[in-house]
Amino acid sequence: MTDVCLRRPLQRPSDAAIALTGVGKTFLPSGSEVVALTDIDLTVGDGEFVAIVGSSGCGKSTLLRLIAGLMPVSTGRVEVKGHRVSGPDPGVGIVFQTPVLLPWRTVRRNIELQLDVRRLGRSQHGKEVDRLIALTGLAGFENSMPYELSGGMQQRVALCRALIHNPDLLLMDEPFGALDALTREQMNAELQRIWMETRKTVVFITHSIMEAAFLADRVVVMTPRPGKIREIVPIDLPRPRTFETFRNPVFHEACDRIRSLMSASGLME
Ligand SMILES: Nc1ncnc2c1ncn2[C@@H]1O[C@H](COP(=O)(O)OP(=O)(O)OP(=O)(O)O)[C@@H](O)[C@H]1O
Repeated sequence: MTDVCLRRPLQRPSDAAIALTGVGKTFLPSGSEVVALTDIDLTVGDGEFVAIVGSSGCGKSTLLRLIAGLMPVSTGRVEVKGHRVSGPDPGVGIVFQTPVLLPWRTVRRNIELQLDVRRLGRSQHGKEVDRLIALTGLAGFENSMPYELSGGMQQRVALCRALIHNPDLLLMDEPFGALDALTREQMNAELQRIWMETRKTVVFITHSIMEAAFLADRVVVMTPRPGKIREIVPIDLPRPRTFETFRNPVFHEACDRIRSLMSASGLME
């Protein structure tokens, strides 16, 4: 395979795909304050793949929801493509931890749900549905019902559904956490292939240090709650990353750095 280096210079906040400035989020469940995030400054370049790691409850999902416009910030500012986020943006695709498919719809109709919700014609996008189904290895299962699919296949359907409207930005919240190790590796390889083909901006949450280092251009390590950015680790490895990557000393150094940052934060006792 050819080594294609996709390293790019970091962009200024003004021309970044995502720019978070002084972002904080505080919840008030039953009157008591929970500070989930504080002082988050982060820019993500156009077409960049950024992974976020941190302990359970440090605010990763909250951060993703703020970027997606699914909830308002308590402090600071979130911008996507130079526009302040004030609600859900049609140019964003989201994949959650569980695939959340409609059990009465076939694979194809679950993917088309995104088109229905956005009032985009199914017939105009038929070829794109076919292309994504082929790209994610679901060919032959178009008419299967969700209960007939494995967990990995269901997550592939969710990935197709997040991509069908061709979003510029893909937000993924621990999408492969429930999969077995082998399926997870396959999904990582597929995601990398899709990303290299489409060059979407991706923000990817994971609990796996190796998954983060394998997929991302940069890995954001967060502190325990209230979540702050502890350090951003650049992953200076060529693409496509393959099984050989796991033997690369640069990969091991990056994983060690992320691990030591997490240990120093008391995340890995
Ligand atoms: N809607 C909400 N109402 C009240 N508190 C919330 C809400 N959403 C999140 N929290 C709190 O904010 C903190 C961060 O939660 P969040 O789900 O973002 O963490 P996380 O890092 O994604 O965790 P995990 O890795 O376990 O998924 C937690 O203490 C959680 O209880």
